[in-house]
Amino acid sequence: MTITITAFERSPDGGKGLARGMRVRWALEEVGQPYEVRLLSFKAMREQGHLALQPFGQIPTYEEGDLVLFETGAIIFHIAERHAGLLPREANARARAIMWMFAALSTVEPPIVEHFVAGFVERDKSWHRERLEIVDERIRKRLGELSQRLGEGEWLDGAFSAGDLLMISVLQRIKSSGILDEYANLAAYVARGEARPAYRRAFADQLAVFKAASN
Ligand SMILES: N[C@@H](CCC(=O)N[C@@H](CSCc1ccc([N+](=O)[O-])cc1)C(=O)NCC(=O)O)C(=O)O
Repeated sequence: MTITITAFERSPDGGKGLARGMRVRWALEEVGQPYEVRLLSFKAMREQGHLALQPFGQIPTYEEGDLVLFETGAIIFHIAERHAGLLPREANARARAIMWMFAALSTVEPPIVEHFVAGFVERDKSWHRERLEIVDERIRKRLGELSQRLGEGEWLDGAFSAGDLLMISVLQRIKSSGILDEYANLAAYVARGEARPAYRRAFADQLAVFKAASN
């Protein structure tokens, strides 16, 4: 059955692959599953047709036959459950890879999202700089702990998994701030993920969408 995901018609990240649809593209490329993309404008994301799929008016969504999913982590877990390549078969290793999926989204990503919220909607507040410094220290705490745990490891726990896909995607968003480069092993970890053929195919496809929308 055809897999259809939704993505930004014109991503605000300028084709840098930082929006969450890229994570689903990457996962589908890792497991070798073809997919269609329904591109949505911000207006379309607020219309009933999309809200019926995604009550919060966001992307990505995932449709396959009569299954409709939203929430990037759940979509990637579904893909990893149905197709080999993103979760180990051995039960304990699989459980640890799923643990890292949650760690990426629930422990490492929140302060990084806060950094961008501060940058987008709080820039004109008198306390903006002070709050951003507090948020950035929270990011550094988590990245320091992750850096310590990863050490010289290639991936977080044995073979590349959906946990690495999500963790690398989360870390990519903080690259532009310069904070990621304070942790050499994490910067190298992200670069390893970006060098994967599946990542490069997904990145090229989302960049082509942005370029087409910009013409
Ligand atoms: N928890 C949901 C969150 C989905 C989500 O945040 N979607 C965003 C796009 S990815 C988040 C994002 C947006 C932009 C950039 N960027 O760099 O420009 C990066 C990431 C969205 O639809 N936003 C529109 C809206 O909320 O109205 C999930 O993980 O699927």
